[in-house]
Amino acid sequence: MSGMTKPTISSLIHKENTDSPRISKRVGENHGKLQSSLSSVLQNKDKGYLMERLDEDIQTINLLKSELKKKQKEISSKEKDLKKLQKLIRKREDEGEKIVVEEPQWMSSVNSKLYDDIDIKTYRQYELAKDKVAAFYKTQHEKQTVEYNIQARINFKTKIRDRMTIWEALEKLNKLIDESDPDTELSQIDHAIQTAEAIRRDNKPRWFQLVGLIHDLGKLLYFYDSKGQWDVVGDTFPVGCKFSKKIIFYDYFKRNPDFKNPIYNLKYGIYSANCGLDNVLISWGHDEYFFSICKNSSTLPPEALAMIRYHSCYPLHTELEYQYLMNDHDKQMLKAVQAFNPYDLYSKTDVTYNIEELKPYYLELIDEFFPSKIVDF
Ligand SMILES: O[C@H]1[C@H](O)[C@@H](O)[C@H](O)[C@@H](O)[C@H]1O
Ligand SMILES: [Fe+2]
Repeated sequence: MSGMTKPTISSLIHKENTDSPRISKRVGENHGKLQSSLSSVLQNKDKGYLMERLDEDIQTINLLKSELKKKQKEISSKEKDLKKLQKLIRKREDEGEKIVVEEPQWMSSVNSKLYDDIDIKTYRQYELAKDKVAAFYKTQHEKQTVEYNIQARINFKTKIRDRMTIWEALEKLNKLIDESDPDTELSQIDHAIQTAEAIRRDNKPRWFQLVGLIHDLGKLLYFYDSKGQWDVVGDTFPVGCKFSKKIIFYDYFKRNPDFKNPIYNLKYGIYSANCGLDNVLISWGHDEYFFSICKNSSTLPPEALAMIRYHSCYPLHTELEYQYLMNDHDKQMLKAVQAFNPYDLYSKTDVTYNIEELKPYYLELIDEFFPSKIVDF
């Protein structure tokens, strides 16, 4: 310690004065370094942040891309479904059109020989008909009431009137001349054969030919429970609802007790919209009676049964009235009835046939559809 001298204040001030530029230089140097390293730190921090953002954005883009792909896939599968559906609809439409266009051959009247030698304008001319025709409808329209129709159906169901073959029934019917018919004075067997032969000549199915032969067999009712011809023959019509003005001799309904009935006189009367003809009382007569017999005893198809049941209902099949009571099945069956009607009506000419000659053909035909041969009438 002896060698060391204690610095004096003045020496210290001197030292200070001589050191200070160096120190301040060094401080300056360090400050610069610090600044550049700080800015580089800051720069790096920005970069990191930006990189992070970039990374996040890339991830979002990738997510969106994969969602887009998913949606595109969904769209293309939906497009495929739509195409399939459109194809199906087109196919169904084509089929639908075919159904409308393609009616069974037996329904078509193309090339029918029926109209060859007749003038259709001369048929059903009621204004020119004999007095007995008008007298018939006067009674029929007065007496066909709802009450009578219910009773007639009960009577029918509660007994069997006769048992015989179809051919025997045709022979029995031969004695009847129909008072309601303005178009023929021939016997019923002649009319039966005329109708059947006209259908046969047009190459219609065998069941159709048989309908021609038997459709009026219900007129046998005249020999059993009838009250006259008025509840056997003539055009038929619904009872229990408003009578259509298109029914022949409409004015005679004014004498019918149902005419002023507050319910029977309504459009729907005791029925409801499209309730189906099975639920409608059509005036009692040979149609309804023989339909019930054929339903029980024959193997005839529904179209044949409809032809028998409604062939006299001109308000339905020719005037197209009462459509609002019919269901879809009735409308389908109506086409069959309409196909039959011209054979029934326009075969009424003066041409008669040799019945004995034709008998074997028709006996075979009857056996085909009435398997038990003896029928309950
Ligand atoms: O089906 C017919 C038709 O309704 C005639 O108009 C009638 O007079 C006959 O009696 C009947 O069998
Ligand atoms: Fe008839």
